[in-house]
Amino acid sequence: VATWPSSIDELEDIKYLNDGYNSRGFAFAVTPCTFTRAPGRSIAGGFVRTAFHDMAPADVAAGTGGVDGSIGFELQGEYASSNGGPAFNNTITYYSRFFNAQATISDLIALGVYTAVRGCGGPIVNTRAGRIDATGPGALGVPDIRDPGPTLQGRFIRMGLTQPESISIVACGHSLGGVHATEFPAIVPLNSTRLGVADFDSTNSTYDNKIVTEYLDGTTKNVLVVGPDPSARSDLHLFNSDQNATIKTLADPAAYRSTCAKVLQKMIDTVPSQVKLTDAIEAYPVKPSALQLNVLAAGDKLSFSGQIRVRTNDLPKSTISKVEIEYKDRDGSKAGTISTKALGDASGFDDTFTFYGFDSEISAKTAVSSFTVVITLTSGSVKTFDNNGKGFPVSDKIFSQTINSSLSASSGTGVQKLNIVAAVSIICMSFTSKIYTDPIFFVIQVRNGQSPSDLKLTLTTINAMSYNKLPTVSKNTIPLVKGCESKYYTFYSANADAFTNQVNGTKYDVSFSSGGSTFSDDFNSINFLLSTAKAVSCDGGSGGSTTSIATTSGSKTTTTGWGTQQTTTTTTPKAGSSTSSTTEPTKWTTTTVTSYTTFCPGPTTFTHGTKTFTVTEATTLTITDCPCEITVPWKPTTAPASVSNGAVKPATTTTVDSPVIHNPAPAPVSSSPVAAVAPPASSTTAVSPAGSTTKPAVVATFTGAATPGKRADLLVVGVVGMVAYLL
Ligand code: HEM
Repeated sequence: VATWPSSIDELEDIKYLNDGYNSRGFAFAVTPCTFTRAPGRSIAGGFVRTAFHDMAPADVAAGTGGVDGSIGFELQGEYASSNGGPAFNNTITYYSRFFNAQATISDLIALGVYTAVRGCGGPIVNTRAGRIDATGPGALGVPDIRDPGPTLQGRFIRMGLTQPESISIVACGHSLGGVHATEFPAIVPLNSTRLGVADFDSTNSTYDNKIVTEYLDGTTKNVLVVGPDPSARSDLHLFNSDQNATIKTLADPAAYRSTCAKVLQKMIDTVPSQVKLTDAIEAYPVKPSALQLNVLAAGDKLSFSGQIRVRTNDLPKSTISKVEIEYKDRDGSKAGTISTKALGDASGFDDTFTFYGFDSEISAKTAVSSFTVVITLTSGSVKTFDNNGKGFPVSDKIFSQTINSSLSASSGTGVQKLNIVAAVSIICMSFTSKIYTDPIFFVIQVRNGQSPSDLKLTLTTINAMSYNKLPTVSKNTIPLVKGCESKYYTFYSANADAFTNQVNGTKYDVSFSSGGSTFSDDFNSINFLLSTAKAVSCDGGSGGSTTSIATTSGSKTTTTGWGTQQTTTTTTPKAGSSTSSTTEPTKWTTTTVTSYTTFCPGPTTFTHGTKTFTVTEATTLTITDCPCEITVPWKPTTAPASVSNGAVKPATTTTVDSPVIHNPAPAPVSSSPVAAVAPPASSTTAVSPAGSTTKPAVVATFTGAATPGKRADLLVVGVVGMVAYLL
């Protein structure tokens, strides 16, 4: 079974959640198998035939064609004679309701074969994922009922099928449905049948081998065997092409089922050579869903909620006494146990599930990195599910803050306002430092790549399919704008317009890059968002970018937040000051603090002089050897529109960009600078890009944990002064 999360997750849900709680309903159209959209039009038959006609033009030797959804572009013009009738468009239209960036039409075509065959009582056809949808029509090449024998055989060889496989695949396909008078009046005369269709066998809505046994015992009414036009008897020509040797082997029902499972899988696994299919989609024994973190008001806590789907085939619900989550904090240390309660049951063709829900509060400081699911049985025995040894990961570095995100109600204009708030874990910067002596003077600089960059909201919308055209997805990227800081998280937000007719399929991701990696919270639905959301709460922020500072030049204000005690003055910068590389800001605010605290949410290393310090887990760093001055550029500005709704701060207050911390003393007196010294105070060029959320780094006292042995080193680092450049 796959390790969660994986690229199969969406398809796995669609495949297995047929009925009940959280059901996806994909099998609805073939449940029961007799379901028809119009009299005589087998939906299940349409699913299976669509897959064959999509695959049939494949040229396996050339690596082209196969199940790629190109059938969606092959309903007109030169393709119309091969792909006539309503079944193809109806099938793809049905699949398009399940289509999204993680469920391509071509993968749904493959899944449709499993669903139709199993839904009609046939064997399980393994399905894999990873198919890529075509963007236009492919080659011609579907076999025709009037193809001469060698032509027919040539086509199957091109598809990569041996003679026995070609015979089997037709016998396995023609168990369902039949031939329609409207499309084939020459072999099924109009009004010659009750529903306008000549069924292939006497059980056209049951997936069984009657197609074979009736052929062999001479009772068949299959018009492709005994129809009025001898030149249009393709089933007969194929079946007896090896003197009925292969078809006779399929008279045994078990042999029929196992052969069909194999050959139908071969059909749907025929894909263009550039496609890499996943392993077979199998039901997870335990699968998380709807995991959600939210920073709560005071900033100290995160709400952590979600659902755990337990497959109850081997673990009947009645034998389960409790399902618990044992989670680890951001450093991977065991942090606590969360209880769940049963929410509801779901089922697939062969599988049963129960969903267990949880909603808890955890520390925002130490957060969560992964969990295992512990199931206690009524017998007292305990089973732990650890996701193939990896634990179920939870990304706490960035997540959609859904309690503050919104999608305005549909207003009839066709457009709804979307506001997404993302919470980004404050990242302890890694920095280099240079010691001068007499006085000791640190130059601290954010190391490139260590601070979050490329913060963005990615909206994936679905462009609806039309006749002879597949649906597609469009991705739209919107920068996330920095809002305020909570204690351990910085809020960002972005606004977008969502078209009402696209709301259902629209998914969004929030992401950032840092240190060469990308962190994201993906594939969230917008249609579950509140129409009006609560404002974000920035209580508990430790002195971040939107700290409100008095704006009167020269005024002195005592505030809290930066340190235990502070005075703030606002001055106009001198010419040649550190704003040289930017046009803004026009003023500086200097705050004197008696201590400075920052939080490192995860492991990092930094060098101080010749010493390297290693932070191994979430740690609060505090500079105690102050007074220290923190200088921040400031400019009056409006809060980002997306959070101005009373959320972050009033529009008229001051937004303070990232701070510069420096020693109140003038430039270092000492000599002996080393070559790799960080830039002096007059330059801001070698700093992290605007929009960085990295908080000021400080060399300080650990109040959390560091590598044993290193901690002592760190404790003796007295911070007399420092310069940090942060934009
Ligand atoms: C020599 C190859 C084949 C030929 C010439 C052929 C021909 C046909 C024809 C003429 C129909 C009637 C379509 C209609 O009237 O709507 C039909 C139906 C069907 N075919 Fe084939 N077929 C071939 C192979 C296959 C294969 C390999 C499969 C699947 C594995 C398949 C699955 C079906 C199904 C399920 C139907 C019923 C569709 C319905 O009831 O709407 N066929 N086929």
